[in-house]
Amino acid sequence: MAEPILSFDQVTILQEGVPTLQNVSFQLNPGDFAYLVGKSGSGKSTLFRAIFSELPIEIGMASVAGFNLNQIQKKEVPFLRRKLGFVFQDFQLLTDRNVEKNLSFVLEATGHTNKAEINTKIEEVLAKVGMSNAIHKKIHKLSGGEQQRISIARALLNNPVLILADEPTGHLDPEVSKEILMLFKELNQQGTTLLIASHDYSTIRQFPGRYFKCENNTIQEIAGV
Ligand SMILES: Nc1ncnc2c1ncn2[C@@H]1O[C@H](COP(=O)(O)OP(=O)(O)OP(=O)(O)O)[C@@H](O)[C@H]1O
Repeated sequence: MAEPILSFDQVTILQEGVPTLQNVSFQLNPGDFAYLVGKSGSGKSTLFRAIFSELPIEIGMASVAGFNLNQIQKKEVPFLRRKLGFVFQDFQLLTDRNVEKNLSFVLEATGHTNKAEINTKIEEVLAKVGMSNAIHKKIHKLSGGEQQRISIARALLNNPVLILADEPTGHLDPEVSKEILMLFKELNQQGTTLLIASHDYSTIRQFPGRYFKCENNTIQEIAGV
């Protein structure tokens, strides 16, 4: 069996000295398609912040993408984050720039300088999300669903070992939400591992995966939602 991409073993996460999540133990394996569900305030964002090392792990053992979160140095954190892809509810794109600029910006910020390579990479990720024709369009001219596709393309740029999506359909109507989940499934079938925080149960039920529930200050794997 391949090494897990994420492994939490009896982890407690403190925020301002108060345990927000306690005794969390779970693993994600390469190729998993996993959901994180739970009410607002149950700790989904807290878990994500721990995964990308914004919150320290002081109790229990945790590793993500080959980094030991108990011992990670501040200077290593950007390298951990480069192995992760992030997708947000509100897309977090540069709305007054075009698609190409939104994507080249990320590659340039992570040390890519070869223009031909940058272009190839951009074409590749846009093809994956079905948005090749939008390369020169300004973000604010795109629909919500199209903007979310661009944000997924951005998340794919550095070939992440894990995509973390935080309420990715929160601002989308049911039909478009379904299309976004369908895209996630396709990417998963091509080998991408995903952890999707969502309370959009009617959509996620149509695209089954593993389910982890945040409840009572901890996280448990459940059979379905
Ligand atoms: N900076 C902080 N300091 C102390 N407690 C915090 C902090 N941020 C969040 N919390 C608490 O941690 C708990 C979990 O919050 P979290 O934001 O992780 O929930 P969530 O499931 O992501 O909710 P939502 O879906 O509304 O974002 C809440 O009780 C919240 O009040």
